[in-house]
Order: sequence, then C-alpha cells, then structure tokens
Amino acid sequence: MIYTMTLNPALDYVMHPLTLDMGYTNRSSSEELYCGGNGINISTLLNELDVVNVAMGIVAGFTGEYLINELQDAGIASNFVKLDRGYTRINVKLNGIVMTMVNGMGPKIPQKKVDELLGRMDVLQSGDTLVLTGSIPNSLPEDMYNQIMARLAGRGIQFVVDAPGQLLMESIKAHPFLIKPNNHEVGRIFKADPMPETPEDCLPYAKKLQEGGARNVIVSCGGNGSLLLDEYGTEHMVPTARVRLVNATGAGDSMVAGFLAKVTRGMDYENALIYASACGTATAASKGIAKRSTIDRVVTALYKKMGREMPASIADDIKNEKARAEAQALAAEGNDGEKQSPEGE
Ligand SMILES: O=P(O)(O)OC[C@@]1(O)O[C@H](CO)[C@@H](O)[C@@H]1O
Repeated sequence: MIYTMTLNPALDYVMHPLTLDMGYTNRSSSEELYCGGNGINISTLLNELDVVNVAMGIVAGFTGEYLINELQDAGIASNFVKLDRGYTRINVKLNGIVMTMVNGMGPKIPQKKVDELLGRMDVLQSGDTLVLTGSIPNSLPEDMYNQIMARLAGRGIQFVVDAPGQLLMESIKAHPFLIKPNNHEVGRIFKADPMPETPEDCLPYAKKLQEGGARNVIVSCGGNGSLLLDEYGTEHMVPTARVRLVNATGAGDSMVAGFLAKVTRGMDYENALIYASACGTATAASKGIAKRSTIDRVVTALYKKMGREMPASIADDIKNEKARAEAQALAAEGNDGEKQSPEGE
C-alpha cells in the first residue's frame, strides 16, 4: 500500500489575472479551487491511475473539512489528524503571463497532535511505501521527516522524499528509496553556478545525492526532460513531450505518482521514468491534476517522440481505459435518452 503524508495541505486557489499590477486592484478572468499540497496531489494522481493509496496528514477548520470531503468524493482513502484550532491554508496561484504563487504558512500544530499522527503511522507494514513531501509547517521541527523515518525504520517500509533544500539533505541520510528534486532545487543545494538546466547538467549533483544516501534520484528539468540515476548506477535520461502549458502546479508531484504507480507494479526503471515524465507533462497541460485521458495521450506522444515501442502493459492499459470510457459514454447517452423520453410508460 502507498501512503502519502501531507503535513501542510492546502486548497489551491488558482486565479487567472489578465494583468498583475502591484499596489492596484487586479481582476481575475476565472478561478478554480483544487485540493493541494504535494502528498495530496500524489494521492489524486495515483487514484486516477487506479492505485489504491491512503492520504495522511494534518488538517484544520472549514478548509480542512472541505478537503477531506473532496478526497472522499473522489474515492481517495484518507487518515488525517484534525486540529482543534486554525484552518488548513489556502495557497493562491496567480496564473497570468507568468505564474506567481503565494503559499500560506499553515496552522500551528501542537505536540499532542504530532504524537497522534505518529501513532497513526504504526499501521504501516513491511512492503508499504510512505511518501513524505512538501513543506513542514513552522511549528514542527525541521527534522520531522527524519523523526518519522526513524520511528518506522527496520520495518521494511520504503520511503520517498520530495522536499526542499536542507530538509532533503537531512532526509537522504535515512536512505530513501526515491527522491525527486528539480534542477533548480539541486542547483540551490549545491550552490551551482551556472544553474544546471538539462538532465546532463544535473548528473554530477544526482551522484552527490546518491553518495549522501538516496537510492534512486530523479531530477526533473521542466521542458528539458528528466534524469534518473538508479540504485544500480545506471543513468536514464528522458525528453519531455511538447504540450501547451496550462498550469504547472502539481507537475512534479504527478511525476512521483507516475513513477511509483509503475515501479510498484513491477515495471523497469527506464519505462517508469518515461511514464512519470508523461504524467508530469500531462498535469502541466491540464487544469488541476491530469486526468487519465490526457496522460494516455501524452505517454503515447512521448514514446513516439523517442522512437520507442511502448511496453505491452502500458499499451494494453490505454486500450482498456479507452474501451471503458467509450462504454461509459454510451451508457450515459442511454440514460439521457431515457430521461428525454416524454412519456416513457
Ligand atoms: O508550501 P509547500 O508545501 O512547499 O508547497 C505547496 C504547494 O505549492 O505545492 C503543491 C504543488 O506541488 C501545491 O498543491 C501546493 O499549493
């Protein structure tokens, strides 16, 4: 079973301002509200790929209630500790000509709620995967991820960490199965000058992260593709399919979800990376986290661009999903027909 941990979840309020003038009232042309926070995005995409998972974390207030209800409606199992005060943050994403984000700080978390969360994690068993991702609220210790991994150490649980800067460097000491920084994060960690932009540029830094303890290191490089330095020392580099950018929020999380969805079902690392890259691109081309139909389209385009044959398991999956969607559309048409018939009896 895959568990995702979001210590500081959010509702992502995406606004589309036509202009953005600091110091003036700006008007948005449309808005959307999504459940967010890295772990929740990963759970959402795993669910889209029919991978059963549990979203864990800490929520508060009316925004936390909304989040839990939305996850439930989407069929995602959740196990969140509820705070007695405060509210889950609302992160504002201003999606104009350039993307500007203002992420909230999140509620204050008392120690007794941290203890409750740690206690709930005792359900994890050998063979489970725990994804630790996203920022840690100010009121929690900086080494929170390490505390969690230390508590669960020796139980045969695989850890995946996607965290910024020092948090990531601390986490790799626990030998996580996978980490996934992006090229800029890697550049900042190692004070690289110039910034690494391509998978090739990132390779020396991925090696350092592996030397520090991480087993598999994926570095995403936006439109320049991605790199996986796997635990056997093999380097995999994959380009990105070309799409029209709609909203990059959650693209990195979608990569992690796509990779896990495939490796936990036994796929080799190279093809899992290609699939992961397609999931990230599909989300960048979507409003919110990508739907299955977009992922299937992007993954097909990416294999074509690479001039490679798609593994049979992915091709079959796409065929089955297409047949399911067509059957569903037909059934819906049938229902509409019934409703429209004026006096059916
Ligand atoms: O403030 P953090 O925890 O660093 O990042 C949170 C966040 O920006 O990351 C996700 C995208 O990865 C969004 O859903 C969410 O708003």
